[in-house]
Amino acid sequence: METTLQPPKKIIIDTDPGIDDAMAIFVALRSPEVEVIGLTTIYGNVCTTLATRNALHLLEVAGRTDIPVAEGSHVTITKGTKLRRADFVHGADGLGNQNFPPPEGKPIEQSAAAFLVQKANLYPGKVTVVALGPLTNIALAIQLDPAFAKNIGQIVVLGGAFAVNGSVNPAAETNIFGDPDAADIVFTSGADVLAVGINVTHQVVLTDTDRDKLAQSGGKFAHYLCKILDVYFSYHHDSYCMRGVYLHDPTALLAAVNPSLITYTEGIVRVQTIGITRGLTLFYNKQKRFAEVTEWSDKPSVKVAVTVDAPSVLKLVMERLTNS
Ligand SMILES: O=c1[nH]cnc2c1ncn2[C@@H]1O[C@H](CO)[C@@H](O)[C@H]1O
Repeated sequence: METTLQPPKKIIIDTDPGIDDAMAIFVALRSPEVEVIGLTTIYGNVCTTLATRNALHLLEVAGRTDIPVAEGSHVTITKGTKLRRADFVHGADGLGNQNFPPPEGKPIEQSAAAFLVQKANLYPGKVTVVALGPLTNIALAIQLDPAFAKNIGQIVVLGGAFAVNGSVNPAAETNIFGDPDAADIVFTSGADVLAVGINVTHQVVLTDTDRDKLAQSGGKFAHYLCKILDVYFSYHHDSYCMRGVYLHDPTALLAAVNPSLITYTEGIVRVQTIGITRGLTLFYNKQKRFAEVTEWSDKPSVKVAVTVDAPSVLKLVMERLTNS
């Protein structure tokens, strides 16, 4: 990756750790191009309380307890409490059923949404949010501060299934399905949004051979991740018949670190919030001018990732985790 003389990009990772979240957080902490100024937590792979616990735990493993953790919402933007968990993907504890001891640290008093608003105001245009779970906290920040969408530098969303099947069901990708109303608020907010969907992240696979290399590397993060990766490998084997795992979260993180790893197109994204296609992300490429006003008319455009340099992403993940 090119070295630049610019100061590192400030990023906040909104996360539901999560095995691939743990990978993304570790890669971020080993990326000189970015400075992680906080983690905010959200339900998704686990409940929000467990996500906070895991975020604090991962920072303790990394020796980075200087980074604040702000706890996010326990309910969806419409106050929904029937949240879908994914213990079959990440283990009941979210980190491969390893029964790690509880963290010593505590989250800060501020809520995730308040933290996001404060940092966006403090460094206008300079903060990138990498959103790795359902988008409730980001939507709450938009509602809390009408200037948030303009003040935040970029929101990189790991989510959506653009012109491919979903991961929860044929229509919906997991994170968008987690809070479709929040996702629609974020996509139509006018912020600089880059969506990295599973149409892209499914191209980036860590194989069992790569896992063996991580195990043999002696890197601290690599060693930790090899302990928790088993559950994630089993899930991919059972669900997709593959001997490898998709690197969803690390791919989105690296797209934020180095945008030249992906290509994207621009258009308007709306999210279906009801019915059997709840959580569907529908991209309008603006090629046709419709005769009638539609639900996409006059909405701001967002960026949607189309291709990824998968070998480079995998190489960076491996390098940064083995040199840790
Ligand atoms: O089948 C699934 N159910 C729940 N979560 C999943 C599933 N497959 C992947 N992920 C998780 O959802 C995010 C990307 O869509 C990733 O965080 C991934 O670990």
